[in-house]
Amino acid sequence: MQPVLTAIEMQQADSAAIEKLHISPICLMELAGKECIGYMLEKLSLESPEGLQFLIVAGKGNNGGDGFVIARHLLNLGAAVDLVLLYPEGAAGGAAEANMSILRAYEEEGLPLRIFNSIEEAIPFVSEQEYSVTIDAMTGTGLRLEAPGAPLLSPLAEGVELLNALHERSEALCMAVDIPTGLDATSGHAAMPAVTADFTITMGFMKTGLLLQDGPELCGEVHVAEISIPGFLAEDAGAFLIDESFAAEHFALRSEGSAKHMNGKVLIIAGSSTGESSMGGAALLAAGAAVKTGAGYVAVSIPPSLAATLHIAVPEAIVIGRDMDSLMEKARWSEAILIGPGLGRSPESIDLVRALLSHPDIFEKKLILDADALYAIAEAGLQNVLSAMPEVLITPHYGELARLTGTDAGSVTKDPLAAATRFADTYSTTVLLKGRPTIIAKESGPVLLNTSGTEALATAGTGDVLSGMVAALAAKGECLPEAAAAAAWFHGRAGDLASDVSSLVSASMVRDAIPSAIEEMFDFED
Ligand SMILES: NC(=O)C1=CN([C@@H]2O[C@H](COP(=O)(O)OP(=O)(O)OC[C@H]3O[C@@H](n4cnc5c(N)ncnc54)[C@H](OP(=O)(O)O)[C@@H]3O)[C@@H](O)[C@H]2O)[C@H](O)CC1
Ligand SMILES: [K+]
Repeated sequence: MQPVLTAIEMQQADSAAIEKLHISPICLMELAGKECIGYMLEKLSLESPEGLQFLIVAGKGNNGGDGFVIARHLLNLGAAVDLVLLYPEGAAGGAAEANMSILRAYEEEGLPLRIFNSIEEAIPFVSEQEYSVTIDAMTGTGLRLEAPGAPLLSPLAEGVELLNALHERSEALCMAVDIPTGLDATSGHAAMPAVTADFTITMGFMKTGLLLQDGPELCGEVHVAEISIPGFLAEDAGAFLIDESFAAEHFALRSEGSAKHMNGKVLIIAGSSTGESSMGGAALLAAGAAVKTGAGYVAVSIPPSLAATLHIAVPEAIVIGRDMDSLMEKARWSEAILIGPGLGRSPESIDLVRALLSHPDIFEKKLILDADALYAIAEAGLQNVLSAMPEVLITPHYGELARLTGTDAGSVTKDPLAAATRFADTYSTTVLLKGRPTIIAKESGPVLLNTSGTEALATAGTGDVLSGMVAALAAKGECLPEAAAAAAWFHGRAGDLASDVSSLVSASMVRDAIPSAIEEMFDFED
Protein backbone atom coordinates (compact mmCIF):
# COMPACT_ATOMS: atom_id res chain seq x y z
CA MET A 1 0.00 0.00 0.00
CA GLN A 2 1.30 3.45 -0.77
CA PRO A 3 1.87 5.83 2.15
CA VAL A 4 -0.24 8.98 2.39
CA LEU A 5 1.61 11.79 4.15
CA THR A 6 0.65 14.96 5.96
CA ALA A 7 2.56 18.17 5.15
CA ILE A 8 4.71 17.71 8.26
CA GLU A 9 5.46 14.08 7.42
CA MET A 10 6.43 15.14 3.88
CA GLN A 11 8.70 17.87 5.21
CA GLN A 12 10.31 15.27 7.50
CA ALA A 13 10.82 12.87 4.57
CA ASP A 14 12.36 15.74 2.54
CA SER A 15 14.70 16.62 5.40
CA ALA A 16 15.67 12.99 6.01
CA ALA A 17 16.48 12.56 2.30
CA ILE A 18 18.64 15.67 2.41
CA GLU A 19 20.32 15.25 5.79
CA LYS A 20 20.55 11.50 6.32
CA LEU A 21 20.86 10.31 2.74
CA HIS A 22 22.80 13.32 1.41
CA ILE A 23 20.48 13.84 -1.55
CA SER A 24 20.84 17.51 -2.39
CA PRO A 25 17.77 19.82 -2.47
CA ILE A 26 18.79 20.87 -5.96
CA CYS A 27 18.67 17.24 -7.09
CA LEU A 28 15.19 16.75 -5.57
CA MET A 29 13.95 19.90 -7.27
CA GLU A 30 15.45 18.86 -10.60
CA LEU A 31 13.68 15.50 -10.44
CA ALA A 32 10.42 17.17 -9.39
CA GLY A 33 10.51 19.50 -12.40
CA LYS A 34 11.58 16.79 -14.82
CA GLU A 35 8.82 14.42 -13.66
CA CYS A 36 6.27 17.19 -14.26
CA ILE A 37 7.42 17.53 -17.87
CA GLY A 38 7.19 13.77 -18.51
CA TYR A 39 3.71 13.46 -17.08
CA MET A 40 2.48 16.64 -18.74
CA LEU A 41 3.54 15.32 -22.15
CA GLU A 42 1.72 12.09 -21.40
CA LYS A 43 -1.44 14.09 -20.63
CA LEU A 44 -1.05 16.01 -23.88
CA SER A 45 -0.36 12.74 -25.76
CA LEU A 46 2.74 14.36 -27.23
CA GLU A 47 6.36 13.29 -27.56
CA SER A 48 7.61 16.84 -27.34
CA PRO A 49 6.31 20.27 -26.28
CA GLU A 50 8.17 21.93 -29.16
CA GLY A 51 6.33 24.94 -30.50
CA LEU A 52 3.76 25.03 -27.68
CA GLN A 53 3.23 27.91 -25.24
CA PHE A 54 3.19 27.45 -21.44
CA LEU A 55 2.40 29.77 -18.53
CA ILE A 56 4.01 29.25 -15.12
CA VAL A 57 2.92 31.26 -12.08
CA ALA A 58 5.54 30.92 -9.34
CA GLY A 59 5.52 31.69 -5.62
CA LYS A 60 8.46 32.44 -3.38
CA GLY A 61 9.11 28.99 -1.88
CA ASN A 62 10.41 25.68 -3.23
CA ASN A 63 7.13 25.09 -5.06
CA GLY A 64 8.08 28.09 -7.17
CA GLY A 65 11.53 26.51 -7.53
CA ASP A 66 9.94 23.42 -9.10
CA GLY A 67 8.29 25.84 -11.53
CA PHE A 68 11.68 27.32 -12.50
CA VAL A 69 13.02 23.83 -13.32
CA ILE A 70 9.92 23.12 -15.42
CA ALA A 71 10.46 26.41 -17.31
CA ARG A 72 14.07 25.50 -18.12
CA HIS A 73 13.27 22.01 -19.41
CA LEU A 74 10.36 23.31 -21.50
CA LEU A 75 12.71 25.84 -23.12
CA ASN A 76 15.31 23.13 -23.68
CA LEU A 77 12.65 21.10 -25.50
CA GLY A 78 11.71 23.95 -27.81
CA ALA A 79 8.61 25.33 -26.06
CA ALA A 80 7.85 28.98 -25.27
CA VAL A 81 7.39 29.98 -21.63
CA ASP A 82 5.77 32.92 -19.84
CA LEU A 83 6.86 33.00 -16.21
CA VAL A 84 5.07 35.18 -13.65
CA LEU A 85 7.01 35.88 -10.45
CA LEU A 86 4.51 36.79 -7.74
CA TYR A 87 7.22 37.99 -5.36
CA PRO A 88 10.39 40.05 -5.79
CA GLU A 89 13.27 37.93 -6.98
CA GLY A 90 15.59 36.52 -4.34
CA ALA A 91 12.79 35.90 -1.83
CA ALA A 92 13.16 32.17 -2.46
CA GLY A 93 16.74 31.41 -1.46
CA GLY A 94 18.36 27.95 -1.70
CA ALA A 95 17.63 25.63 -4.60
CA ALA A 96 14.77 27.81 -5.89
CA GLU A 97 17.02 30.86 -6.15
CA ALA A 98 19.74 28.82 -7.84
CA ASN A 99 17.26 27.63 -10.47
CA MET A 100 15.98 31.17 -10.98
CA SER A 101 19.48 32.42 -11.66
CA ILE A 102 19.82 29.82 -14.44
CA LEU A 103 16.65 31.22 -16.03
CA ARG A 104 18.03 34.75 -15.85
CA ALA A 105 21.06 33.50 -17.76
CA TYR A 106 18.73 31.84 -20.30
CA GLU A 107 17.05 35.21 -20.80
CA GLU A 108 20.27 36.49 -22.34
CA GLU A 109 20.17 33.77 -25.00
CA GLY A 110 17.20 35.06 -26.95
CA LEU A 111 15.00 32.07 -26.12
CA PRO A 112 11.15 32.36 -26.18
CA LEU A 113 11.04 33.22 -22.46
CA ARG A 114 9.18 36.17 -20.95
CA ILE A 115 9.68 36.78 -17.23
CA PHE A 116 7.14 39.10 -15.57
CA ASN A 117 8.20 40.54 -12.22
CA SER A 118 4.70 40.93 -10.81
CA ILE A 119 1.15 39.89 -11.55
CA GLU A 120 0.27 43.47 -12.59
CA GLU A 121 3.07 43.48 -15.15
CA ALA A 122 1.94 40.10 -16.50
CA ILE A 123 -1.84 40.58 -16.83
CA PRO A 124 -1.94 42.65 -20.06
CA PHE A 125 0.24 40.10 -21.85
CA VAL A 126 -0.89 36.75 -20.48
CA SER A 127 -4.63 37.51 -20.66
CA GLU A 128 -4.35 37.71 -24.44
CA GLN A 129 -2.19 34.63 -24.90
CA GLU A 130 -3.32 31.08 -25.72
CA TYR A 131 -1.51 28.41 -23.69
CA SER A 132 -1.40 24.62 -23.96
CA VAL A 133 -0.88 24.20 -20.23
CA THR A 134 -0.91 26.69 -17.35
CA ILE A 135 1.22 25.65 -14.40
CA ASP A 136 0.53 26.40 -10.76
CA ALA A 137 3.83 26.63 -8.85
CA MET A 138 2.76 29.09 -6.15
CA THR A 139 2.42 27.04 -2.97
CA GLY A 140 2.74 23.38 -2.06
CA THR A 141 3.28 21.80 1.32
CA GLY A 142 4.39 25.15 2.77
CA LEU A 143 0.91 26.76 2.71
CA ARG A 144 -0.44 27.78 6.10
CA LEU A 145 -4.24 27.76 6.24
CA GLU A 146 -5.78 29.33 9.34
CA ALA A 147 -9.28 27.91 8.76
CA PRO A 148 -11.29 26.30 5.96
CA GLY A 149 -12.19 28.98 3.43
CA ALA A 150 -9.75 31.54 4.91
CA PRO A 151 -8.84 34.29 2.45
CA LEU A 152 -5.62 33.84 0.54
CA LEU A 153 -3.55 37.01 0.74
CA SER A 154 -2.19 39.07 -2.10
CA PRO A 155 -0.38 38.33 -4.40
CA LEU A 156 -1.25 34.62 -4.08
CA ALA A 157 -4.96 35.38 -4.44
CA GLU A 158 -4.38 37.24 -7.73
CA GLY A 159 -2.16 34.42 -9.02
CA VAL A 160 -4.89 31.86 -8.27
CA GLU A 161 -7.56 34.05 -9.87
CA LEU A 162 -5.46 34.42 -13.01
CA LEU A 163 -5.05 30.64 -13.41
CA ASN A 164 -8.72 29.94 -12.65
CA ALA A 165 -9.86 32.62 -15.11
CA LEU A 166 -7.65 31.18 -17.86
CA HIS A 167 -8.96 27.72 -17.01
CA GLU A 168 -12.53 28.88 -17.46
CA ARG A 169 -12.11 30.87 -20.62
CA SER A 170 -9.56 28.81 -22.56
CA GLU A 171 -8.79 25.29 -23.65
CA ALA A 172 -5.54 25.25 -21.66
CA LEU A 173 -5.09 22.42 -19.15
CA CYS A 174 -4.12 23.50 -15.64
CA MET A 175 -1.40 21.51 -13.91
CA ALA A 176 -0.75 21.90 -10.19
CA VAL A 177 2.78 21.26 -9.00
CA ASP A 178 2.63 19.10 -5.85
CA ILE A 179 -0.62 20.62 -4.43
CA PRO A 180 -3.08 23.07 -6.00
CA THR A 181 -2.35 26.49 -4.47
CA GLY A 182 -4.71 27.29 -1.63
CA LEU A 183 -5.26 23.62 -0.74
CA ASP A 184 -3.99 22.51 2.65
CA ALA A 185 -1.79 19.46 2.03
CA THR A 186 -2.86 17.83 5.29
CA SER A 187 -6.55 18.57 5.88
CA GLY A 188 -7.76 18.99 2.31
CA HIS A 189 -9.51 22.23 3.29
CA ALA A 190 -9.15 25.03 0.77
CA ALA A 191 -8.51 28.73 1.09
CA MET A 192 -10.54 31.27 -0.87
CA PRO A 193 -9.66 31.25 -3.68
CA ALA A 194 -7.82 28.02 -4.55
CA VAL A 195 -6.58 26.64 -7.86
CA THR A 196 -8.84 24.18 -9.67
CA ALA A 197 -6.46 21.92 -11.60
CA ASP A 198 -7.03 19.34 -14.30
CA PHE A 199 -4.19 17.30 -12.91
CA THR A 200 -1.74 17.42 -10.03
CA ILE A 201 1.73 15.98 -9.90
CA THR A 202 2.56 15.40 -6.28
CA MET A 203 6.13 14.88 -5.20
CA GLY A 204 7.44 11.71 -3.59
CA PHE A 205 4.30 10.47 -1.86
CA MET A 206 0.54 10.98 -1.88
CA LYS A 207 -0.68 13.63 0.59
CA THR A 208 -3.74 13.32 2.84
CA GLY A 209 -5.05 16.70 1.68
CA LEU A 210 -5.35 15.44 -1.88
CA LEU A 211 -7.83 12.77 -0.76
CA LEU A 212 -9.88 14.64 1.83
CA GLN A 213 -12.48 17.44 1.74
CA ASP A 214 -11.91 19.84 -1.19
CA GLY A 215 -8.82 17.89 -2.32
CA PRO A 216 -10.29 15.54 -4.94
CA GLU A 217 -12.26 18.32 -6.63
CA LEU A 218 -9.36 20.77 -6.80
CA CYS A 219 -6.61 18.31 -7.78
CA GLY A 220 -8.21 16.57 -10.72
CA GLU A 221 -6.23 13.48 -11.62
CA VAL A 222 -3.30 12.89 -9.27
CA HIS A 223 0.04 11.43 -10.28
CA VAL A 224 2.69 10.64 -7.66
CA ALA A 225 6.14 11.53 -8.99
CA GLU A 226 9.19 9.53 -7.97
CA ILE A 227 11.81 12.10 -6.98
CA SER A 228 14.36 9.85 -5.29
CA ILE A 229 12.93 10.09 -1.79
CA PRO A 230 12.97 6.36 -0.95
CA GLY A 231 9.88 4.57 0.37
CA PHE A 232 11.60 3.56 3.61
CA LEU A 233 11.51 7.20 4.69
CA ALA A 234 7.71 6.99 4.72
CA GLU A 235 7.37 3.60 6.42
CA ASP A 236 5.99 5.18 9.57
CA ALA A 237 3.36 7.27 7.78
CA GLY A 238 0.11 7.78 9.65
CA ALA A 239 -1.99 6.72 6.65
CA PHE A 240 -1.86 4.28 3.75
CA LEU A 241 -3.99 3.95 0.63
CA ILE A 242 -5.78 0.61 0.15
CA ASP A 243 -5.09 -0.77 -3.29
CA GLU A 244 -6.01 -3.68 -5.49
CA SER A 245 -3.15 -5.90 -4.37
CA PHE A 246 -3.97 -5.34 -0.70
CA ALA A 247 -7.57 -6.35 -1.41
CA ALA A 248 -6.46 -9.46 -3.32
CA GLU A 249 -4.04 -10.43 -0.56
CA HIS A 250 -6.85 -10.33 1.99
CA PHE A 251 -9.33 -12.40 0.03
CA ALA A 252 -8.72 -16.03 0.92
CA LEU A 253 -9.64 -18.42 -1.88
CA ARG A 254 -11.27 -21.69 -0.84
CA SER A 255 -8.72 -24.44 -0.74
CA GLU A 256 -9.34 -27.60 -2.71
CA GLY A 257 -11.24 -30.19 -0.73
CA SER A 258 -12.40 -27.70 1.89
CA ALA A 259 -15.92 -28.03 3.32
CA LYS A 260 -18.54 -25.31 3.80
CA HIS A 261 -17.86 -25.02 7.52
CA MET A 262 -14.21 -24.27 6.75
CA ASN A 263 -14.89 -21.25 4.57
CA GLY A 264 -16.26 -18.77 7.05
CA LYS A 265 -19.38 -18.99 9.19
CA VAL A 266 -21.27 -15.73 9.52
CA LEU A 267 -24.14 -14.87 11.84
CA ILE A 268 -26.17 -11.81 10.90
CA ILE A 269 -28.65 -10.36 13.40
CA ALA A 270 -30.71 -7.94 11.37
CA GLY A 271 -34.17 -6.85 10.27
CA SER A 272 -37.21 -5.94 12.34
CA SER A 273 -40.94 -6.22 12.20
CA THR A 274 -43.55 -4.47 14.30
CA GLY A 275 -47.32 -4.22 13.96
CA GLU A 276 -46.97 -1.12 11.78
CA SER A 277 -43.88 -1.73 9.69
CA SER A 278 -41.13 -4.17 8.85
CA MET A 279 -37.53 -3.68 7.75
CA GLY A 280 -36.22 -6.72 5.95
CA GLY A 281 -34.39 -5.29 2.96
CA ALA A 282 -31.23 -4.40 4.90
CA ALA A 283 -30.96 -7.96 6.24
CA LEU A 284 -31.44 -9.40 2.74
CA LEU A 285 -28.74 -7.14 1.31
CA ALA A 286 -26.24 -7.91 4.08
CA ALA A 287 -26.88 -11.67 3.91
CA GLY A 288 -26.72 -11.69 0.11
CA ALA A 289 -23.46 -9.74 0.20
CA ALA A 290 -21.92 -12.16 2.71
CA VAL A 291 -22.84 -15.10 0.46
CA LYS A 292 -21.50 -13.39 -2.67
CA THR A 293 -18.25 -12.54 -0.85
CA GLY A 294 -17.68 -16.24 -0.49
CA ALA A 295 -18.71 -17.06 3.09
CA GLY A 296 -19.17 -20.84 3.43
CA TYR A 297 -22.17 -20.54 5.75
CA VAL A 298 -24.48 -17.62 6.49
CA ALA A 299 -27.08 -17.76 9.27
CA VAL A 300 -29.52 -14.89 9.69
CA SER A 301 -31.58 -14.06 12.74
CA ILE A 302 -34.64 -12.25 11.44
CA PRO A 303 -38.21 -11.87 12.77
CA PRO A 304 -40.24 -15.00 11.82
CA SER A 305 -42.61 -12.96 9.62
CA LEU A 306 -39.65 -12.14 7.31
CA ALA A 307 -38.22 -15.66 7.16
CA ALA A 308 -40.02 -16.71 3.96
CA THR A 309 -38.81 -13.59 2.14
CA LEU A 310 -35.23 -14.25 3.20
CA HIS A 311 -35.41 -17.87 2.06
CA ILE A 312 -36.48 -16.72 -1.39
CA ALA A 313 -34.06 -13.80 -1.68
CA VAL A 314 -31.01 -15.57 -0.25
CA PRO A 315 -31.66 -19.32 -0.59
CA GLU A 316 -28.12 -20.11 0.60
CA ALA A 317 -28.77 -18.64 4.07
CA ILE A 318 -30.05 -20.48 7.14
CA VAL A 319 -32.77 -18.58 9.00
CA ILE A 320 -33.04 -18.61 12.78
CA GLY A 321 -35.36 -16.79 15.16
CA ARG A 322 -34.78 -14.06 17.73
CA ASP A 323 -34.87 -16.08 20.94
CA MET A 324 -31.68 -15.90 22.97
CA ASP A 325 -31.10 -19.67 22.98
CA SER A 326 -31.05 -19.96 19.18
CA LEU A 327 -29.00 -16.78 18.92
CA MET A 328 -26.35 -17.98 21.36
CA GLU A 329 -26.14 -21.41 19.79
CA LYS A 330 -25.43 -19.86 16.40
CA ALA A 331 -23.13 -17.26 17.97
CA ARG A 332 -20.94 -20.05 19.36
CA TRP A 333 -20.91 -21.72 15.94
CA SER A 334 -20.05 -18.57 14.00
CA GLU A 335 -16.67 -16.98 13.29
CA ALA A 336 -17.94 -13.44 12.73
CA ILE A 337 -21.15 -11.77 13.83
CA LEU A 338 -22.81 -8.76 12.21
CA ILE A 339 -25.44 -6.91 14.24
CA GLY A 340 -27.51 -4.00 13.09
CA PRO A 341 -28.85 -3.64 9.53
CA GLY A 342 -32.57 -2.86 9.69
CA LEU A 343 -32.78 -3.79 13.37
CA GLY A 344 -35.00 -0.77 14.02
CA ARG A 345 -34.82 1.86 16.74
CA SER A 346 -37.58 0.69 19.06
CA PRO A 347 -36.93 0.24 22.80
CA GLU A 348 -37.05 -3.54 22.16
CA SER A 349 -34.28 -3.27 19.58
CA ILE A 350 -32.15 -1.20 21.94
CA ASP A 351 -32.71 -3.80 24.69
CA LEU A 352 -31.77 -6.58 22.27
CA VAL A 353 -28.47 -4.87 21.39
CA ARG A 354 -27.72 -4.30 25.08
CA ALA A 355 -28.39 -7.96 25.88
CA LEU A 356 -26.33 -9.20 22.93
CA LEU A 357 -23.32 -7.04 23.74
CA SER A 358 -23.21 -8.25 27.32
CA HIS A 359 -23.06 -11.92 26.32
CA PRO A 360 -19.61 -13.54 26.05
CA ASP A 361 -20.78 -15.84 23.22
CA ILE A 362 -21.28 -12.67 21.23
CA PHE A 363 -18.60 -10.26 22.37
CA GLU A 364 -15.76 -12.74 22.25
CA LYS A 365 -16.29 -13.24 18.51
CA LYS A 366 -15.23 -10.93 15.70
CA LEU A 367 -18.06 -8.47 15.96
CA ILE A 368 -19.26 -6.00 13.34
CA LEU A 369 -21.70 -3.36 14.54
CA ASP A 370 -23.58 -1.38 11.92
CA ALA A 371 -26.58 0.91 11.41
CA ASP A 372 -29.26 0.48 14.12
CA ALA A 373 -26.84 -1.32 16.44
CA LEU A 374 -24.83 1.94 16.47
CA TYR A 375 -28.01 3.88 17.22
CA ALA A 376 -28.69 1.57 20.16
CA ILE A 377 -25.13 1.94 21.50
CA ALA A 378 -25.41 5.73 21.36
CA GLU A 379 -28.92 5.78 22.91
CA ALA A 380 -28.07 3.35 25.70
CA GLY A 381 -24.59 4.82 26.28
CA LEU A 382 -22.83 1.50 25.62
CA GLN A 383 -19.63 2.93 24.12
CA ASN A 384 -17.51 1.78 27.06
CA VAL A 385 -18.68 -1.77 26.53
CA LEU A 386 -16.77 -1.76 23.24
CA SER A 387 -13.46 -1.25 25.04
CA ALA A 388 -13.73 -4.64 26.73
CA MET A 389 -14.37 -6.57 23.51
CA PRO A 390 -11.40 -8.38 21.94
CA GLU A 391 -12.27 -7.72 18.28
CA VAL A 392 -14.93 -5.22 17.35
CA LEU A 393 -15.56 -3.05 14.31
CA ILE A 394 -18.08 -0.26 14.01
CA THR A 395 -19.12 0.91 10.55
CA PRO A 396 -20.71 4.36 10.99
CA HIS A 397 -21.35 7.14 8.52
CA TYR A 398 -20.53 10.69 9.69
CA GLY A 399 -23.90 11.21 11.42
CA GLU A 400 -23.69 7.90 13.27
CA LEU A 401 -20.14 8.61 14.49
CA ALA A 402 -21.26 12.07 15.64
CA ARG A 403 -24.13 10.50 17.62
CA LEU A 404 -21.73 7.98 19.18
CA THR A 405 -19.35 10.74 20.24
CA GLY A 406 -22.01 13.21 21.35
CA THR A 407 -21.01 15.81 18.77
CA ASP A 408 -22.70 17.19 15.67
CA ALA A 409 -22.11 15.79 12.18
CA GLY A 410 -20.36 19.06 11.28
CA SER A 411 -17.43 18.36 13.57
CA VAL A 412 -16.92 14.89 12.08
CA THR A 413 -17.20 16.39 8.60
CA LYS A 414 -14.54 18.97 9.45
CA ASP A 415 -11.94 16.39 10.43
CA PRO A 416 -13.14 12.84 9.77
CA LEU A 417 -9.65 11.38 10.08
CA ALA A 418 -9.24 12.74 13.61
CA ALA A 419 -12.79 11.76 14.60
CA ALA A 420 -12.31 8.15 13.48
CA THR A 421 -8.85 7.87 15.05
CA ARG A 422 -10.01 9.37 18.34
CA PHE A 423 -12.90 6.92 18.64
CA ALA A 424 -10.67 3.95 17.76
CA ASP A 425 -8.09 4.96 20.37
CA THR A 426 -10.60 5.84 23.10
CA TYR A 427 -12.63 2.64 22.85
CA SER A 428 -9.97 0.21 21.53
CA THR A 429 -12.09 -0.54 18.48
CA THR A 430 -11.69 -0.51 14.74
CA VAL A 431 -13.73 2.16 12.99
CA LEU A 432 -14.75 2.03 9.35
CA LEU A 433 -16.01 5.55 8.71
CA LYS A 434 -18.01 5.59 5.48
CA GLY A 435 -17.39 8.56 3.22
CA ARG A 436 -15.08 9.74 0.49
CA PRO A 437 -12.54 8.47 1.26
CA THR A 438 -13.68 5.67 3.53
CA ILE A 439 -11.44 5.69 6.60
CA ILE A 440 -10.41 2.61 8.55
CA ALA A 441 -8.88 3.53 11.90
CA LYS A 442 -7.61 1.07 14.45
CA GLU A 443 -6.19 1.62 17.90
CA SER A 444 -2.67 3.06 17.66
CA GLY A 445 -2.16 1.93 14.07
CA PRO A 446 -1.87 3.71 10.75
CA VAL A 447 -5.14 4.74 9.18
CA LEU A 448 -6.17 3.02 5.96
CA LEU A 449 -7.95 5.07 3.29
CA ASN A 450 -10.13 3.70 0.52
CA THR A 451 -10.86 5.69 -2.62
CA SER A 452 -12.20 2.91 -4.85
CA GLY A 453 -15.73 3.54 -6.06
CA THR A 454 -17.66 6.60 -7.08
CA GLU A 455 -20.96 8.33 -6.40
CA ALA A 456 -22.50 5.03 -7.58
CA LEU A 457 -22.36 3.98 -3.91
CA ALA A 458 -24.34 7.00 -2.71
CA THR A 459 -27.63 5.17 -2.51
CA ALA A 460 -29.63 3.46 0.24
CA GLY A 461 -28.57 -0.03 1.23
CA THR A 462 -24.97 0.04 0.03
CA GLY A 463 -23.84 0.21 3.69
CA ASP A 464 -25.69 -3.06 4.39
CA VAL A 465 -23.89 -4.66 1.45
CA LEU A 466 -20.55 -3.44 2.83
CA SER A 467 -21.15 -4.76 6.34
CA GLY A 468 -22.14 -8.18 4.93
CA MET A 469 -18.91 -8.22 2.92
CA VAL A 470 -16.80 -7.35 5.97
CA ALA A 471 -18.49 -10.14 7.97
CA ALA A 472 -17.70 -12.68 5.24
CA LEU A 473 -14.01 -11.73 5.01
CA ALA A 474 -13.69 -11.69 8.82
CA ALA A 475 -15.30 -15.13 9.08
CA LYS A 476 -12.93 -16.40 6.38
CA GLY A 477 -10.03 -15.54 8.67
CA GLU A 478 -9.07 -11.90 8.22
CA CYS A 479 -8.60 -9.66 11.26
CA LEU A 480 -11.26 -6.97 11.38
CA PRO A 481 -9.14 -4.01 10.20
CA GLU A 482 -7.94 -5.97 7.15
CA ALA A 483 -11.39 -7.44 6.50
CA ALA A 484 -12.86 -3.91 6.63
CA ALA A 485 -10.18 -2.46 4.36
CA ALA A 486 -10.37 -5.21 1.73
CA ALA A 487 -14.17 -5.21 1.81
CA ALA A 488 -14.21 -1.44 1.33
CA TRP A 489 -12.01 -1.80 -1.74
CA PHE A 490 -14.08 -4.62 -3.31
CA HIS A 491 -17.30 -2.75 -2.46
CA GLY A 492 -16.09 0.34 -4.31
CA ARG A 493 -15.01 -1.74 -7.26
CA ALA A 494 -18.36 -3.58 -7.32
CA GLY A 495 -20.02 -0.14 -7.47
CA ASP A 496 -17.93 0.69 -10.54
CA LEU A 497 -18.82 -2.59 -12.22
CA ALA A 498 -22.53 -2.45 -11.34
CA SER A 499 -23.40 -0.14 -14.22
CA ASP A 500 -21.80 2.17 -16.76
CA VAL A 501 -24.13 4.87 -15.48
CA SER A 502 -23.33 5.61 -11.83
CA SER A 503 -26.69 7.34 -11.25
CA LEU A 504 -28.53 4.10 -11.98
CA VAL A 505 -26.69 1.93 -9.47
CA SER A 506 -28.74 0.43 -6.63
CA ALA A 507 -27.55 -1.52 -3.59
CA SER A 508 -28.70 -4.85 -5.06
CA MET A 509 -26.71 -4.09 -8.21
CA VAL A 510 -23.61 -3.51 -6.06
CA ARG A 511 -24.27 -6.80 -4.25
CA ASP A 512 -24.67 -8.64 -7.55
CA ALA A 513 -21.41 -7.17 -8.90
CA ILE A 514 -19.34 -8.45 -5.93
CA PRO A 515 -18.27 -11.70 -7.67
CA SER A 516 -17.09 -9.75 -10.74
CA ALA A 517 -15.06 -7.37 -8.54
CA ILE A 518 -13.38 -10.36 -6.91
CA GLU A 519 -13.02 -12.46 -10.06
CA GLU A 520 -11.09 -9.80 -11.96
CA MET A 521 -8.39 -9.90 -9.26
CA PHE A 522 -7.46 -13.47 -9.83
CA ASP A 523 -6.30 -15.28 -12.88
CA PHE A 524 -8.98 -18.00 -12.81
CA GLU A 525 -8.69 -20.67 -15.46
CA ASP A 526 -11.81 -21.50 -17.48
N1 LIG B 1 13.58 20.03 -0.48
C1 LIG B 1 12.32 20.12 -0.49
O1 LIG B 1 11.73 20.36 0.55
C2 LIG B 1 11.63 19.99 -1.75
C3 LIG B 1 10.40 20.59 -1.96
N2 LIG B 1 9.81 20.62 -3.12
C4 LIG B 1 8.71 21.53 -3.38
O2 LIG B 1 8.69 22.51 -2.40
C5 LIG B 1 7.41 22.67 -1.85
C6 LIG B 1 7.50 23.10 -0.44
O3 LIG B 1 8.30 24.22 -0.40
P1 LIG B 1 8.27 25.33 0.74
O4 LIG B 1 9.29 26.29 0.38
O5 LIG B 1 8.38 24.67 2.03
O6 LIG B 1 6.82 25.92 0.66
P2 LIG B 1 5.96 26.43 -0.58
O7 LIG B 1 6.69 26.50 -1.83
O8 LIG B 1 4.72 25.63 -0.53
O9 LIG B 1 5.76 27.95 -0.27
C7 LIG B 1 5.08 28.40 0.73
C8 LIG B 1 5.42 29.87 0.77
O10 LIG B 1 4.23 30.56 0.78
C9 LIG B 1 4.18 31.41 1.90
N3 LIG B 1 2.87 31.18 2.55
C10 LIG B 1 2.47 30.13 3.24
N4 LIG B 1 1.21 30.27 3.61
C11 LIG B 1 0.79 31.45 3.16
C12 LIG B 1 -0.43 32.16 3.22
N5 LIG B 1 -1.49 31.65 3.84
N6 LIG B 1 -0.50 33.34 2.61
C13 LIG B 1 0.57 33.87 1.98
N7 LIG B 1 1.77 33.24 1.88
C14 LIG B 1 1.87 32.05 2.47
C15 LIG B 1 5.36 31.09 2.80
O11 LIG B 1 6.10 32.24 3.00
P3 LIG B 1 6.17 32.96 4.43
O12 LIG B 1 7.18 34.02 4.26
O13 LIG B 1 4.80 33.49 4.65
O14 LIG B 1 6.56 31.93 5.41
C16 LIG B 1 6.20 30.11 1.97
O15 LIG B 1 7.39 30.68 1.56
C17 LIG B 1 6.74 21.37 -2.07
O16 LIG B 1 5.34 21.52 -2.11
C18 LIG B 1 7.34 20.93 -3.39
O17 LIG B 1 6.62 21.49 -4.46
C19 LIG B 1 10.46 19.93 -4.26
O18 LIG B 1 9.51 19.34 -5.00
C20 LIG B 1 11.42 18.87 -3.88
C21 LIG B 1 12.27 19.21 -2.80
K1 LIG C 1 1.15 24.39 -6.46
